[in-house]
Amino acid sequence: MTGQPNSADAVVVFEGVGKKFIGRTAVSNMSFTIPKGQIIGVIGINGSGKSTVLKLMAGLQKPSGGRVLVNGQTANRLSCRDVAFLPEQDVFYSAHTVRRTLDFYRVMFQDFNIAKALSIAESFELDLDQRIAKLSKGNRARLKIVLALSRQTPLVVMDEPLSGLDPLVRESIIKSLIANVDMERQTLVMSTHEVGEIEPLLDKVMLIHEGEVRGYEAVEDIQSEYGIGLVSWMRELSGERRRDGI
Ligand SMILES: Nc1ncnc2c1ncn2[C@@H]1O[C@H](COP(=O)(O)OP(=O)(O)OP(=O)(O)O)[C@@H](O)[C@H]1O
Repeated sequence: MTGQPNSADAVVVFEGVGKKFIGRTAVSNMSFTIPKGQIIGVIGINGSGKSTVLKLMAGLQKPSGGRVLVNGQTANRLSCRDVAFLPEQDVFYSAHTVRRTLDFYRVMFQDFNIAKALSIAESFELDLDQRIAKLSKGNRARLKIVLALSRQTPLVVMDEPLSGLDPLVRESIIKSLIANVDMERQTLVMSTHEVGEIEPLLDKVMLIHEGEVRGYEAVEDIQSEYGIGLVSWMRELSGERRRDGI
């Protein structure tokens, strides 16, 4: 059940959005809205279109058709003022220290809250004087979370923040999300394959399959109406019972 476009409470609106790459349609005819003040999970098997949807939402990719609105404005490169985007890949300068990376963000983004960044970094036990090149994969992932959560934007978009991390790092990141997203003012949209682990965190979940929204529901409704968890719901709707990669 996709949400209807143009809701006044929406921070994101997709109206008939498509995205084609050469020889491939990644997203076709998507229409949905994302309400303010919620945590939304975007799930789906590898290559289903999740990253493309998130990049369209962050204004980092241009739709081939339809339109994407963020806070009522057409999403484009300037949307970084309203959207904190955590990319799947690292985008750090490896010679910088953690402290210099935080400083760089403070200069880049007026809304960057350095006190909050230092506080979250401390809770993650990140060494501020450590060079990025020497950080473990888990600590690089934690640093990305620090950078995204310290921005005071209405929309925070995270592309697979838990990807390839051990369970303890995943747990610390999930706790940090709960503690540091300002639900009065912010909406968090995150894609993940760790469907079972993030289920308790989510208000709504969107299932993308073959570039289409196959399901978009309140997690509570999936549990109460269908009596199943997210992993089963995803398998049911994507017809992927026998495939891995979920
Ligand atoms: N820049 C690009 N050029 C060409 N094809 C692309 C590009 N970006 C994505 N695609 C294709 O679009 C489809 C959707 O890709 P996307 O990265 O959005 O999927 P995903 O659900 O995020 O995958 P994963 O879970 O593996 O990260 C894939 O078939 C992918 O190969």
